[in-house]
Amino acid sequence: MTAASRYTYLGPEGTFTEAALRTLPEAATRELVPMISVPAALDAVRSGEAAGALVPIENSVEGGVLATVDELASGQPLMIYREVLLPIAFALLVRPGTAIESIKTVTGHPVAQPQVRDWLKRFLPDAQWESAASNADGARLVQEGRYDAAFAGEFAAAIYGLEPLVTDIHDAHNATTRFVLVGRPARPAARTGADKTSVVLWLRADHPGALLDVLQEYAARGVNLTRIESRPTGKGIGQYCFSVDCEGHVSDRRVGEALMGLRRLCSDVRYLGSYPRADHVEPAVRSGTTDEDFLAAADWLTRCLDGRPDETGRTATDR
Ligand SMILES: O=C(O)C(=O)Cc1ccccc1
Repeated sequence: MTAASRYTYLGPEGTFTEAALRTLPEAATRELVPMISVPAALDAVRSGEAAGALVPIENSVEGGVLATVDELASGQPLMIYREVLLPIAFALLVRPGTAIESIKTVTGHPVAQPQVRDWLKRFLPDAQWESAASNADGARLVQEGRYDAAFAGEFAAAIYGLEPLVTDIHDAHNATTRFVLVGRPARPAARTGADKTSVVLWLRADHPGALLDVLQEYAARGVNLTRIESRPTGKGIGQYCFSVDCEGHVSDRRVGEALMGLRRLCSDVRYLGSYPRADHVEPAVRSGTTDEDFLAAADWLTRCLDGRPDETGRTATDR
């Protein structure tokens, strides 16, 4: 297979990321290549060795997966084309024959730890936690004898010759992780009517109400946010950028106008793409913010300039 048909993912084999990737129909015709880290998976796309990469970006317990959020905000630009939601339940994987009383060390991806914290406190209060590069990597390290147990998907047990000692572990009910399929910049995914748009924003200068200014651009156009994260820019204490997801597609007028407002307001805006929502939820579009409303307003302005503002003030919603 060629680079054009290759997708990388946070590996090694047996991660939740791989399970999420395999839910995409196109994965069946791709060469799926596990990588050791999120930056490695994304760099393979940047260098042209792969056409896409699936990486975790957010979970319902702790919010953003910062390695991914930061990686998309820096370096050679990339874009998101798809998202995948996967309900997450962990299994405690051990070498065959291990008794729970003998477990002294446990491992897993750092994002897994807050999802099993209560369980650990209750059943393995004295076990020491060490982070692994991914949940499957933790399973691999247990196979090698480096740790006694790993939190991973139950499906990873067979791959690493382990057995699931306990299954269905999740502190929070309905714990879900969101993954994104990332590629090199090109035209955004087609609008479906149930889409999301992601950007990274750098403010011109820190000032009172800077975040309010950003929010205002969305709020004034009736655009709902689904995630907002402030991340240090690395340029000094107190210097932050914002990583923001909102409902809607860049081709929806209200979203396009909000992005133009942000472009005027901010020193830099990185457009990370518009893509179909995995849950297919369509936005509730507030009256006065439909495409027709924006077009009618632009039309009215043209008529004002032409000296014939005959339908002044009436929007498509009013008619
Ligand atoms: O994909 C994996 O297995 C990972 O290590 C990332 C992760 C961590 C926690 C929940 C879902 C995905």
